[in-house]
Amino acid sequence: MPRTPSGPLAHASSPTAPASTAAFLGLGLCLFAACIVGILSRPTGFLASFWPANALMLGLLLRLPQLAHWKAWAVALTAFVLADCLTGSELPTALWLSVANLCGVACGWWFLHRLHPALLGLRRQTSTLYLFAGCALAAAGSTLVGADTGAQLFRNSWSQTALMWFSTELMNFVLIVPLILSAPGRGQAFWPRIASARAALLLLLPLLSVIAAEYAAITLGGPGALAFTVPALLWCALSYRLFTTTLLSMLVCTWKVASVSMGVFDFTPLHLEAAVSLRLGLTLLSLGPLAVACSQVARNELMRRLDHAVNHDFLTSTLARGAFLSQGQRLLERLHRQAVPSAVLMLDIDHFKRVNDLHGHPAGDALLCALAQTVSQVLRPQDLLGRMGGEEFAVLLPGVPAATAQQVATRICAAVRDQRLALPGGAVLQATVSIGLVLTDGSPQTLEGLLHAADAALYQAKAAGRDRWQLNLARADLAVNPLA
Ligand SMILES: Nc1nc2c(ncn2[C@@H]2O[C@H](COP(=O)(O)OP(=O)(O)OP(=O)(O)O)[C@@H](O)[C@H]2O)c(=O)[nH]1
Repeated sequence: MPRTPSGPLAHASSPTAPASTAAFLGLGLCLFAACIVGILSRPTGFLASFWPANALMLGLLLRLPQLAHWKAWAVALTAFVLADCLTGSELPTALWLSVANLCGVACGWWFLHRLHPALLGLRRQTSTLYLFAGCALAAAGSTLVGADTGAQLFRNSWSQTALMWFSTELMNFVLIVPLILSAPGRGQAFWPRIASARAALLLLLPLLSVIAAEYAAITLGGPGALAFTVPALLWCALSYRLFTTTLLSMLVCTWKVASVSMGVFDFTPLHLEAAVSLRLGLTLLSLGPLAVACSQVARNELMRRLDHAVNHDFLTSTLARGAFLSQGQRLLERLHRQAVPSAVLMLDIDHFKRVNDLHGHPAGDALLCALAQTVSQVLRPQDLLGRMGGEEFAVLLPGVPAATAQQVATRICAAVRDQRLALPGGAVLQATVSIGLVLTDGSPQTLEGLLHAADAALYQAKAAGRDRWQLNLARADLAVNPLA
């Protein structure tokens, strides 16, 4: 690991603006605290059995790319050396160990930071494999640079020190980096919304099964008991968020390593190679639930995209005809049960054929998108907007009295009239829209019937000169203070 920022740090000067000085200082403080935790876990005469600082730094650099700057490496080196020196290490030793640690972080960062964001964000089925490769590279990088110092310091053979160093580092990276990568961001909820006590109990079951499996493992004992929690963790991976699964995996794995060394299990590794093997085995076992959790995330994302593709118009992203009809009908039935009034609008762009003929089909498509955007800006989140075909859109306004529905129709006409669409060739499009409006008083109606009535009113609006709305006269008794 070079002392000055070069190699991987050249990539750190990424297009994203570097973080503030306060952020680098915060990073330094976090790393210093993590080093102290690691040093406290260091048995006399040997390497630390838990060293979270390297994995913490790698995770933060990957999660917050604006931290990937030479300042971060300088701050980290200072924090690592300071923590070692303040706890009794000599400066040359502290420097060598710190450089070895940062060399491992640099190797992992070099490999992982160039992955596709979805792959790195654990949203692909193969994410676990790539993450494991990056963690193994990071562990190997720091082992190669640091094992010699460890061997000299603690008077163990190079191979024994390297094995211990590698297994500890791999465990730290594999358990901590996914935790940081999957941590909920700003505005994202930590816990799922729980609708009822029964739902809460169902949600607790996978967690309870982890505790039960751990109890069975301690009771039965033996080396095989170390894998008893795997099915329960797989259940957690299928039931919980990715972050919860990574957190549980980390806790279970850390507990197992600690419980073996505390003698909770009747299985005790007799020599260093057995201890290394145990640590590597536990680390690799935790990859199973992580892989399942990543597959769940990938599957859910795919389902969301599929659902969007099926239910939304590919051009304007408004509801597709079928989705508008089914969602609208369900909404109408609910409104009917509550005896709440509502309104249906049928919109049609005026002389749209001319736009296609004069400016071409792509300009027509752009106008359709712009219109959908303009109309949705006038609507409330609970209103439904769907494209019924061609240049025809429909709107369902739930829970609005007649006067409000007429105001909305007026606002849509004005917003479309005021909208200007600049075309790539320099021309500017201005469009108008005609609207047919039908009101319901909450009595039973089918959406198809209301759309038919709105369509009839739309024809009248077109015939009356366009750029206006027309109330369906069959239901005009419901209107108050018509504004047309
Ligand atoms: N660009 C584009 N054009 C479409 C799309 N779907 C339908 N159209 C065109 O929309 C035009 C509709 O024309 P008409 O039904 O004659 O209506 P209009 O010209 O708007 O006239 P009025 O409705 O009477 O004001 C046709 O030229 C269709 O080809 C689409 O997805 N993209």
